Amino acid sequence: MKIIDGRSLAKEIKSELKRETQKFIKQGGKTPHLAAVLVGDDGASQAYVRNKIKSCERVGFESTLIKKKSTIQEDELLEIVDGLNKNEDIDGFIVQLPLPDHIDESKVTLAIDPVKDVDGFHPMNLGRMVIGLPCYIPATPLGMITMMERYNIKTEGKNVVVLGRSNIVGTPISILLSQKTKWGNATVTLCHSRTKDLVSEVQRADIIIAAIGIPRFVTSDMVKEGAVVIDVGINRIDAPDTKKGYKLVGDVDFDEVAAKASYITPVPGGVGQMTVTSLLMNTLKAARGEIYPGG
Ligand SMILES: Nc1nc(=O)c2c([nH]1)NC[C@@H]1CN(c3ccc(C(=O)N[C@@H](CCC(=O)O)C(=O)O)cc3)C=[N+]21
Repeated sequence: MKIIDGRSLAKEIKSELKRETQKFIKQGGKTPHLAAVLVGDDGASQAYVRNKIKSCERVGFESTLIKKKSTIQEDELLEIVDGLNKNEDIDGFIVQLPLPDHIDESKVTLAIDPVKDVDGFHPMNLGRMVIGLPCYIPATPLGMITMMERYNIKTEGKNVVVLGRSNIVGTPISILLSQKTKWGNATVTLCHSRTKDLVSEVQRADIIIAAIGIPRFVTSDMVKEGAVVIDVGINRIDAPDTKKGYKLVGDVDFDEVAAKASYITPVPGGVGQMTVTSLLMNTLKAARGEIYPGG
């Protein structure tokens, strides 16, 4: 069994990005600039956004954090989005999800200029992804693909089982892995709450992608000997004996599944780290005008 070390891979990719960024600036390019909008004071969202901003500094990007109270009205948030769309100094931006209940997330997502949508959540980018046009690939799926590429994990002809059908993880990763590309050509089964015999679906998998948001859902009896296990879940569970009072666990019962898997990603230090580097990759692409030349 091999642990996929997201932290060291992320470090490696960040130093590559730093070099590429310096080269781009030397050639007369502008310093890439990412903005993040954070609404409310959810602890997990704050931690993720903090990681994103800190990582920008590491690779030599500019970053702007816009923090708003959870009582912000939808129209005020839409005005912020509009301002970022028009701000020529900002190459890309994200509005951290989830948003408070009184704000329509899809309305906000649709308001983001696809050219600056480094999250890849806008239907323009998702649609372009589906038909194989240049686009921003959502950060978490891009992170998983990068991870598998760098660890030389082949997907061609493999049975992949994805658990969870969210717009930002399960659905896009299942499309990407089925495509006729160097990271695709897999046979993908997308499982969800209405799947009939989920356990036997997972048991057939050469590659398992767990993205359902249920702590330690995938247990060793569900895993075929030698399977590759990618854990997207980040769940905070109570741990009164720790300083923070909680600990992070994935959607996979790591200790028991690790014994059966050929490769497994830890939580933390796995996919989450790669999500951040993918966002930086997309931001550099935005600054270079690689996806939408001439924007
Ligand atoms: N508009 C938008 N874009 C996103 O990309 C987005 C989002 N909303 N909402 C929530 C999810 C989740 N997400 C993560 C980012 C970093 C870590 C990360 O850095 N994880 C660390 C641990 C973080 C910790 O200590 O809490 C790790 O796994 O090692 C995790 C998860 C981005 N998301």
